[in-house]
Amino acid sequence: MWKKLGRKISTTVKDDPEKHSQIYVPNPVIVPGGRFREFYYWDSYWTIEGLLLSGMNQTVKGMLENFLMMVKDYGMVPNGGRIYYTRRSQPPYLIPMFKLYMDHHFDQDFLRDNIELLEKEFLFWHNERQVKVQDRKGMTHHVAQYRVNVSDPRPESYREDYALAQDLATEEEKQQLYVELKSGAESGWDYSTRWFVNNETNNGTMKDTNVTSIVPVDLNSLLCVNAQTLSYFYNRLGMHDKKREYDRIAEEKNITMSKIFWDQTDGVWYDYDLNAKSRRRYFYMSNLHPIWSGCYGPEGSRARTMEKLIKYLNNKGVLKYDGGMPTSLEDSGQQWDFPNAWAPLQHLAIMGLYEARNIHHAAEELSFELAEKWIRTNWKGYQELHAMFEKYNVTVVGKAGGGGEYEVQPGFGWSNGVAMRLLELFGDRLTPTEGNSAASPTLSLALGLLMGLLSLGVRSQFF
Ligand SMILES: OC[C@H]1O[C@H](O[C@H]2O[C@H](CO)[C@@H](O)[C@H](O)[C@H]2O)[C@H](O)[C@@H](O)[C@@H]1O
Repeated sequence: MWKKLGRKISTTVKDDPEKHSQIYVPNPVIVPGGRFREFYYWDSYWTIEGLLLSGMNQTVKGMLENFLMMVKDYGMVPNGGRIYYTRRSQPPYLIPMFKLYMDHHFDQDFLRDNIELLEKEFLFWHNERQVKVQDRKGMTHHVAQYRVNVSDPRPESYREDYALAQDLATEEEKQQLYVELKSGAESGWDYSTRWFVNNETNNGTMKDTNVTSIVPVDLNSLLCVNAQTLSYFYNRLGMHDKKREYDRIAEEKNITMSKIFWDQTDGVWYDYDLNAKSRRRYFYMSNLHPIWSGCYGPEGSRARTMEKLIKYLNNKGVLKYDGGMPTSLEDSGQQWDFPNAWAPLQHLAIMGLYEARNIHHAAEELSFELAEKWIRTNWKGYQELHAMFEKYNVTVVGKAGGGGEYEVQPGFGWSNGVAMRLLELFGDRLTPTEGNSAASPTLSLALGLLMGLLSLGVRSQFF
C-alpha cells in the first residue's frame, strides 16, 4: 500500500520551479491518496506510525528531512506540498513525528544536527500564532491559535471562497472571511461547527467561520507536549540549560490547560472564545487531546480527571455508536462534524485512554472498545469496497463518511497508519463482529485487515 501512495518529486520541479505547483523536496513522500496527490503536514504523523511498523525507517527519516528543510526555507511546515500552501501550516506534529522515529531508532547525530530546526518550528507557533488570555484570577496565559493573516481566497478553492463571500457588504468583511477560511484550513478541521461563531453559539454556517476568535484546546495541548519533547531531546543531548528552559515552558502550558481549557463542572477541556471570554461548551473530539499529550495536571489529580472525563463521554452519548466516536454531535453537513469519524482523532483518544490504563481502571477497557469499533468499521468497509477511506460514518459500520467540500477519498495514509498501530496494540484480542469471538480465532480480523492493507496498493486501482 505504501508503494501506491509513495511519490518522488521530479528534479524538473527543482530545476524549473515556476512551471510547477509542487514544492520540491529531495526525499520520497507518502501522500494521503485520492485527490490528495501531495504530502500533507499533520497526516504524516499517522502515516509515519504505519511506516515505522512496516520497517520503513529510511522513508521516515527522509520525510523528516523534507519537513526540516521546509522549516529552514519557510520558517514553518506548510499545510501541504504545494507552493500555494506555503502561507499557512497545519497542526504542528513535526516534533512528535521526530520522537516517533527516535523511539524506534535513536540517532544522536540526527538529533544534534536538527535540534535547532525543531526548536524553530516550535517558536513559529509560540511567536507567530500567540495571543494572551486572562484567567478568572487575572493571571495572564500565552496561548496559540490557528491564524493566517492572508486576506484572499484559498488558492486551491478560489471559486468556492469567492462565491461564499459575494453576499458580504464590504471588502473588509470579505477579506476577513478569507482569513477565517484559511485559518480553518490551518487547523486541519476544514470545516466544522467548531469554528462557527454566531451569537456566541456554534449554530451557524460557513459564513460564520471565525477561527481567529477561538483558542483551540488541541493546538495548545499539542504545543505543551512539543515543549516536553524538546526538553527530553535537550536532555539527551546534554544541553541542560535548554532542557530547563523547556521544562519551564511545558509547565506553564500544563498550568494553562487546567486554568483556561479545563471545565471543572463538565469534566472536560473545551476551546476558549476570546470575545465571549468563556469556554465553548460543545462536544468535539479535540476536547480529548490532553489525554494523548499527557498535559493534564499533576499525577495526584489524574485519576479524578479521568473519572470525570469518562463520565462526561457517557453523559454526552458519544460512546454509543458502533462505528467509533463521532467528531462532534452537530449534524451540519461539514466533514469535521457528525456523523463523521476520522482516524487521527480516534487514535488520539484511544492512545490517550490506553496511556491512562494505570491511572483509572475503566480507561483501558474503553480504549480497547473504541479500537475494536474502529478496526471493525475499517474492515467491513474494506471488505465491501476494497478501499480504506479518509473518514467513516459512525452510524453505519463500514460506511465511508461524507459531507464537506469534496467526495470522500480512498487511500488513505492516516487511516492505514492508525489501523496498523491499533492492530499492533490490540490485534491479539480483536474479533470481527459482536458475539463471535468463540467462533473465529481472534487473530483472524487482525490478519485479514493487515493482509488487506498490504495488498491495497494493487486492489485500490480498481476502485
Ligand atoms: O481542498 C480542500 C482542503 O483539503 C485539505 O483538507 C483535508 O484533507 C487533508 C489531507 O488529508 C487533511 O489534512 C485535512 O485535515 C482535511 O480537512 C487541505 O488540507 C486543506 O487545506 C484544503 O483547503
